[in-house]
Amino acid sequence: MPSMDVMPCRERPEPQLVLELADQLPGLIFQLHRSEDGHLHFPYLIGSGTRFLDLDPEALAGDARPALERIHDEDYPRLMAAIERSVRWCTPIATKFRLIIQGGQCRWIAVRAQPKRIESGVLWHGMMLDISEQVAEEERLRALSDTDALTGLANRRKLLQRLDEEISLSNRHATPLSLMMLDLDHFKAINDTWGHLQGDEVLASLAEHCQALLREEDLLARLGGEEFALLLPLTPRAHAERLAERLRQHIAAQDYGMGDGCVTVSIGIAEHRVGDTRDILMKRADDSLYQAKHQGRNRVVSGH
Ligand SMILES: Nc1nc2c(ncn2[C@@H]2O[C@H](COP(=O)(O)OP(=O)(O)OP(=O)(O)O)[C@@H](O)[C@H]2O)c(=O)[nH]1
Repeated sequence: MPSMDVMPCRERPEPQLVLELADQLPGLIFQLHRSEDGHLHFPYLIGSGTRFLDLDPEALAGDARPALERIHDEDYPRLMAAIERSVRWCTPIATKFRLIIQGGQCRWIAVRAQPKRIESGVLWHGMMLDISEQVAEEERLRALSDTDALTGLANRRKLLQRLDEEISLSNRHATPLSLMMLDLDHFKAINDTWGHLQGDEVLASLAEHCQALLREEDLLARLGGEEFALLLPLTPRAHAERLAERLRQHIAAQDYGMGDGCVTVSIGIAEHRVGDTRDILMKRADDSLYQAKHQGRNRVVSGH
């Protein structure tokens, strides 16, 4: 006869109220037991989550594996590490993971559980909540805060963040990295002649045209106004120069509703040098752009 602590729910005379309350939870409450040999099982598991997450309390009372096997591969090691930490330091488990449900869909689950040492091992009392809707909303907001509303490109914030990551990779692995600054030529005149709305359309279609020539890992961002930046991981300067020339010609060849050649860009290029900070790399690309403007616009200048 197991102690009352780890007695399966079906053998417990729970008050009706507890069962009704648990049934209103968008998740479940549980006990998780880990014996000294590491075997995990859920002696107690109730709540509406057992139904919509398709968890069978009877089977899981003897063995947690049918549930653990449905945890997303990317989250499994983190969850197991959280359990191990909790065993070792007697600290609560507080993490989230994806559980695969019928049809291969994933649900995000937040778990909080307090451990207690008992004679037969460790026993957690805890709760799991389905937080899929909150996670989707957070992702939507994150995407919004990284995106330029007019063009749908990454914004300056996103570019700076990726630049830091790519510079760190380039420094660590000595891999090439190039940065381009692109600025529309005489854009004020386009706005003045054709109107601000037409100007907006130029910016949006230019973004679309450029994007079509890029690789997935390249990051094109709108820095503001008529200025764009293009981050090119694993790209040495010579390749960036060829791409810049292709972009320049492609942009000048489009019509934009104003006739060919009305919209041109000047492009400055800098290749990352080991030890360059983000600001230095941006400054070097900006200097090249300045020279491209100074030398007459509609051209590419690559810094050495
Ligand atoms: N339509 C539109 N215009 C913008 C936007 N942001 C900035 N601008 C305009 O872009 C123009 C930039 O003008 P300038 O900085 O003088 O540069 P430019 O006329 O392109 O000249 P150069 O860069 O020297 O070739 C200004 O008229 C701004 O009002 C935008 O979101 N939409």
